Amino acid sequence: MAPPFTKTTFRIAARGDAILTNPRFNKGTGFTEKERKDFGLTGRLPHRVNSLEEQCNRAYDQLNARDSPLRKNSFMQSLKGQNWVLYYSMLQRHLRELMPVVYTPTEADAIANYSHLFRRSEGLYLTLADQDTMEEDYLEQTKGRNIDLIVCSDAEAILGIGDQGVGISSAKAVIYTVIAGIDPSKSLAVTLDVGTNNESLLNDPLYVGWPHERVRGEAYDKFIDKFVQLVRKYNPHCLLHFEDFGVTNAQRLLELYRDQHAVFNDDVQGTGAVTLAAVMSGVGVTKSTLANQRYVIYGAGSAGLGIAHQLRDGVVQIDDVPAEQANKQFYLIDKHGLIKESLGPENIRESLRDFVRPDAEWEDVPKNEHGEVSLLEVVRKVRPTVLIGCSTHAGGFTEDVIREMAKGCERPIILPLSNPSRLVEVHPHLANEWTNGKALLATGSPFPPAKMPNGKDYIIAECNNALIYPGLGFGAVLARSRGLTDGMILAGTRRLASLSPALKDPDAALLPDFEDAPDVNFEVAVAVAEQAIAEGCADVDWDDQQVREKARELQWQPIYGEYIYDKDGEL
Ligand SMILES: NC(=O)C1=CN([C@@H]2O[C@H](COP(=O)(O)OP(=O)(O)OC[C@H]3O[C@@H](n4cnc5c(N)ncnc54)[C@H](O)[C@@H]3O)[C@@H](O)[C@H]2O)C=CC1
Ligand SMILES: CC(=O)C(=O)O
Ligand SMILES: [Mg+2]
Repeated sequence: MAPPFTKTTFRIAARGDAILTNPRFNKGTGFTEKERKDFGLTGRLPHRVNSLEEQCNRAYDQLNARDSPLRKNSFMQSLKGQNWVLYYSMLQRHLRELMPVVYTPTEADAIANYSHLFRRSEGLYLTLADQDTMEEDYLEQTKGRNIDLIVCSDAEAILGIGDQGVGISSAKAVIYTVIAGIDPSKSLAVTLDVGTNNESLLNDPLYVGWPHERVRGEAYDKFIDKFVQLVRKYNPHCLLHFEDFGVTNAQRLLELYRDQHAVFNDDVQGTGAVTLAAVMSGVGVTKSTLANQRYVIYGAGSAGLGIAHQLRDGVVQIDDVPAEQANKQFYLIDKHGLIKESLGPENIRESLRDFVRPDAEWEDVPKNEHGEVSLLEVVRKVRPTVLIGCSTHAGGFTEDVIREMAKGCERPIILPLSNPSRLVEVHPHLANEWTNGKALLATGSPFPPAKMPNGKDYIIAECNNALIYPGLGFGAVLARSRGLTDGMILAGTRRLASLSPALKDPDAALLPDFEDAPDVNFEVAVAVAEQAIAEGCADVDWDDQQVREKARELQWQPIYGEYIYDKDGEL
């Protein structure tokens, strides 16, 4: 289902180097003879006019001359700075191959080396030390632009690699474009630099961020609020996406701003949504229900919390179970052990309250070195049917844990979601081996297929929020929704789950392949927009057919438009 390629005409005022150095409009050797004449480019380009296909072939050869994923990532980054159509066209043509290059796992290394790989700036950098000029800086980047989407990050919890000072917003914005078709000229990546506690960055003379300890408390809140209020004032219709904020801020900021603006926290809500879809697919295979599972979630940070809430809400809304009863199906474990009453209110965040286990339940169970109940003991006692990892603890799902789990259920659903790949709680091949091919598996980063006992390949689905957040966001943008409500997220999640290959073949992957992510996210976006309209929070009033048509119309495609020189045109 490729969207129709709509050719666009642009009226452009820039000539010569001004158009060649603008990645939005640059076509390089793709400028036609007429355009070369009209825009003063004849002497600035070699003779031959190339098609986009030829340019992609050349760029692909150049990419493959780079011998490591990180060098490939740098190449793609540089391509993005030169020519958006070529960059996104490359991604579109080689999506499965290039996702791990521009996203997890390689993007983790790129971010960790950001200051050393830095070549050119991207998006908007707002630094706490310079907040007096925040409004001017914001307007400088956004004035006259129709912004649909802002992705911001304070880089405190980048993937599983922690505090990186500056970071991930632009990579996440790229995925919105390549998977959902958000026009890159209508999205903005924002770095919110509030300092860093990463000693190696602070001691690095080449560190490009603000070399100051991470600011917290009131000063942090004021800075974030100043930014959010600017977004509300100047771009009231845009979706504001929060990425990789630390655990003390992620959920808190989401709650704070949810009623004021269309905000979305990807690590909490996006991860919750894609995980619910994977579990729905898993219970489809086992011919069970969400209500009949026992869930163990290892890592009670932003992702763990989002997953617990989304799964619980799934049990409540899909299987019609009262919330109090559904809460009892969940066991959350953090770095010291099971979250239970005796940890005390000072150690249990308010948002985890629903899932605190009573101490009495665990009196007879052996305790670990912290005096708490370990994952293995929880698995022994609870016999979970679903085990989810979002702990950043590489190898946390040991052979004992996996074998113990497999004793308790026929087809355990095991989702080790920590990123990048090296932090995975269990390598999916090992989980497959230790369960004799019975485990239903999905991971946060891509892994090669495992072998089933019958010799067939078992495709390890990628349960990464990138499989759903582009569609959730595009749906909200499409409907010009005042919010991204729980109902909209659930509608998108159910649509994603309904497209799972495992529903047709129990030996197939739990989630659609990333190769199919554009089509899948189109469907997610349609479901989200329909729900926004049904809930009355959309600014449009379309029937279902119109939603589909409008979605197609709004999708940006990486193709060259026709350029007409106009001294009153763009730039
Ligand atoms: N697959 C996906 O779509 C996503 C995956 N993630 C991954 O999940 C991981 C966590 O991310 P966030 O929740 O944002 O980070 P976070 O820092 O908010 O949460 C991590 C939690 O794990 C706990 N933890 C640390 N060591 C542990 C151990 N040994 N045992 C149990 N718990 C332990 C921490 O105390 C913390 O509460 C990261 O690796 C991240 O890449 C996060 C979001 C989406
Ligand atoms: C995928 C993602 O959002 C994370 O690992 O943080
Ligand atoms: Mg994240």
